[in-house]
This record gives sequence, structure tokens and C-alpha cells, in this order.
Amino acid sequence: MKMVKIPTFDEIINQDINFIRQCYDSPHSLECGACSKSICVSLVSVADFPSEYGQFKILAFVNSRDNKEHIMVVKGDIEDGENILTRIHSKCLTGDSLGSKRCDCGPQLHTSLQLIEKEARGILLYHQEEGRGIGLVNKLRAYALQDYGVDTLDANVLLGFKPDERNYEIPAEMLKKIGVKSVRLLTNNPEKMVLGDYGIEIAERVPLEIPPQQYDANYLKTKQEKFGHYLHI
Ligand SMILES: Nc1nc2c(ncn2[C@@H]2O[C@H](COP(=O)(O)OP(=O)(O)OP(=O)(O)O)[C@@H](O)[C@H]2O)c(=O)[nH]1
Ligand SMILES: [Zn+2]
Repeated sequence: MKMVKIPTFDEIINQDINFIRQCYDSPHSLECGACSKSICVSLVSVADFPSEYGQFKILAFVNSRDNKEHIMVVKGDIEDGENILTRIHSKCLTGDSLGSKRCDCGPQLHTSLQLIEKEARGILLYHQEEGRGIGLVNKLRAYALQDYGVDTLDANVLLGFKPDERNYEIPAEMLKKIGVKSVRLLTNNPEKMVLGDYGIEIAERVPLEIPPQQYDANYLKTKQEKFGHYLHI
């Protein structure tokens, strides 16, 4: 067997991306005793990520609170950290991976990656908040309630949750970690504009509207009417 020297992860992270070199200087470890913030993230791997949308880098992070894993797909030179086309995509196993027609998540994910590729620069951050933060099983229970005519907001409440349990602290920390200062955020969701409160400037909101289809029309209508999403339907 031909022997090759396998670098350490520190070396891998440092070797070819300048912006990552800067952020990896962070002294904070996974158990972040050193950090005064309520949470911080560590960048733990970077690898090439060729996909059907183009050539990207894929970055892996873990957070200091519960060691949960987070990923980010990065395109192009983002070293200046300014005005970066960014999508914070909340996990949706059913829509992202199984082709669900109950929601617009799958098409939003694919469109985001296409737009980032077209611009030759940008970030897709995959936010580990399945079902608006209630988890997969509870989302599927919410679906069952919706099958009896309850809308997505009321279904969450009937299950004992807030209408939306997500927050954007970890995404903001991940973006700061790689030197991002301002973003052009791909979203229709006014709640995501809170990113500004966590120290990431939102230079612009870029709409990401997917036309309603047979099975997601009510879901999108509820997003517009009850969650205040900027949708034109
Ligand atoms: N609780 C619950 N979550 C859902 C339901 N349908 C989709 N989701 C989740 O909703 C999340 C997407 O959030 P949305 O509020 O639809 O949209 P958004 O990502 O906040 O807004 P955009 O940035 O405009 O896409 C994903 O995590 C999905 O898994 C549902 O009926 N109930
Ligand atoms: Zn979805």
C-alpha cells in the first residue's frame, strides 16, 4: 500500500482557505469553559464538496452547548465577509430528502444552491431545527392533525409547542466564525431578520418564493396569513 501522510484536521482546515485560517485561531474548545458567550461553535472539518449544483466546500461545526453537529456549504471567495448571498435552511427531512409535496422546503433548498452557484459565491447553512424546532416525530404528529383540518400554527400549539421554536443563535455564531459580517439573506420569513440582533448585518432580504402547488397551498397561505411571511400568493 502506498503510504501518504494524512494531515491533522487542524492542518486540513488551515491549508487552503484563508478565511478559515483566521477563524480557527479561536481558543475555544468543544466544552467552551473559556467563552463568556452562552454558546459558541467550533469548526471541526472542511472538505471539497462537488455536487450536482457545482463545486463547493463543506464545513462541519459542533456547538459548545450539546455538541450537536452543524454543516455549512460554501461557494467561492467569501474572505471579505460582506454582502454574502446566504441561505439559512431549516432541516426538513421529508421535503429536503424525500420529495415531500406538503411543503416548499425541497425546492427552496435546490433553488438556493442554484442561486449561490450562479453568483459564484455564497453560503448555505443547514439549520438543525427539523419541524421549526419541534423535531421530526412531532412534525409528523402535526401533519396528522393537519390531515383533520388544523393549520400548521395551531397544530404546533395543540401539541404544546410555540408556533415556531427556532432561534438563530447558532447560525449567527457559525457565520461569525468564518468572518461573515453582512449577508443578503434568502428568505421570506420576517423572523429570520433577527440575525441582525446576533451581530450579522442583513444588507438585503432576497425573496425565495416557490409557487404554490396542490398539496402545499394551505401551508403557504398559513405562512403568509398567520406567520407574516412575505409571500405573493
Ligand atoms: N412544526 C411544523 N414544521 C413544519 C411543518 N411543515 C414544515 N415544517 C418545517 O418548517 C421548517 C421550514 O420553516 P418555514 O417556516 O416553512 O420556512 P422558513 O424556512 O422559516 O422561511 P423561508 O426562509 O422563507 O423558507 C422546516 O424545518 C420544516 O421541517 C409543519 O406543518 N409543522
Ligand atoms: Zn418542509
